[in-house]
Amino acid sequence: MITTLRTADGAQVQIAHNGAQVISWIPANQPEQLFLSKTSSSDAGAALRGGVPVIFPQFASLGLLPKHGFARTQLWHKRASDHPDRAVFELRDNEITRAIWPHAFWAELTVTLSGAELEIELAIHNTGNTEFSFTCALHTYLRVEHIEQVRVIGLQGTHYRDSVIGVENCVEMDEVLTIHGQVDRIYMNAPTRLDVQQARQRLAVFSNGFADAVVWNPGAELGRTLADLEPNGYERMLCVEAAAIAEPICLPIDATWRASQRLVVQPSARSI
Ligand SMILES: O=P(O)(O)OC[C@H]1O[C@H](O)[C@H](O)[C@@H](O)[C@@H]1O
Repeated sequence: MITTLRTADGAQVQIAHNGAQVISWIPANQPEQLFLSKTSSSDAGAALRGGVPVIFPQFASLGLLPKHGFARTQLWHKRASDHPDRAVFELRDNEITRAIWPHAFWAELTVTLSGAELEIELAIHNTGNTEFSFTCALHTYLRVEHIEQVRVIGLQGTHYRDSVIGVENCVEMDEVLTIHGQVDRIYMNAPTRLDVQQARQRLAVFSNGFADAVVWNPGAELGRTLADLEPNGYERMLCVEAAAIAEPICLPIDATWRASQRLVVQPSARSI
């Protein structure tokens, strides 16, 4: 099932209830901003390759749980919203989640749309009687014209883990990051604003409450091995993810954690 929100000025966002996964975002008078692979798996229990998968309670294989946890493959429940430009989804622990991760929780994903902006907020609440910790991410697949022409600005001086070669504590030297081949990095304590520049637009990626940022592109070789990535799909996508990985979030009983990612598009290279 898919929920579509539209604003009066023509912006549109689509969210699949499976995974509470945003799968399309078309700002007012702008082209589609999110990548969604044409060969995504439609199998029940599989996440779509693209949009914004919600990663919880474990990022990647950095822990004992299945890769990227379970939130992206669970069916979320859409709540009634008091705002036409906002959709709210929730997921509570159930038999499947407890078999993987023995904690009682409630997760809420709020998607808010306005003319040139999309905001996605993830909230996690501990409803159990022991504290727990988790890692998580909004695994945003940006759609790009061509990966080799994309410029990511804002990471210079930030420490990162290079997950391709498994090396910790690298430092980003470049003022402008360009992508050539496989890139898989966790930038720790990343700036709250990154800019993704292309010939015809600039996208500002703001994060609030997520300490880390992940930049991922599989490159040609790994891309070919991903059955659900369309041929040469790596050329048309770049993941810029808002994440909490390096310092897992520790949530006491009855506490709530919230963090968000906000995307703002501008047609030219003007600053926002
Ligand atoms: O193929 P998936 O399970 O969706 O994971 C896709 C990618 O997600 C993140 O960006 C990780 O940093 C990558 O290491 C991983 O390959």
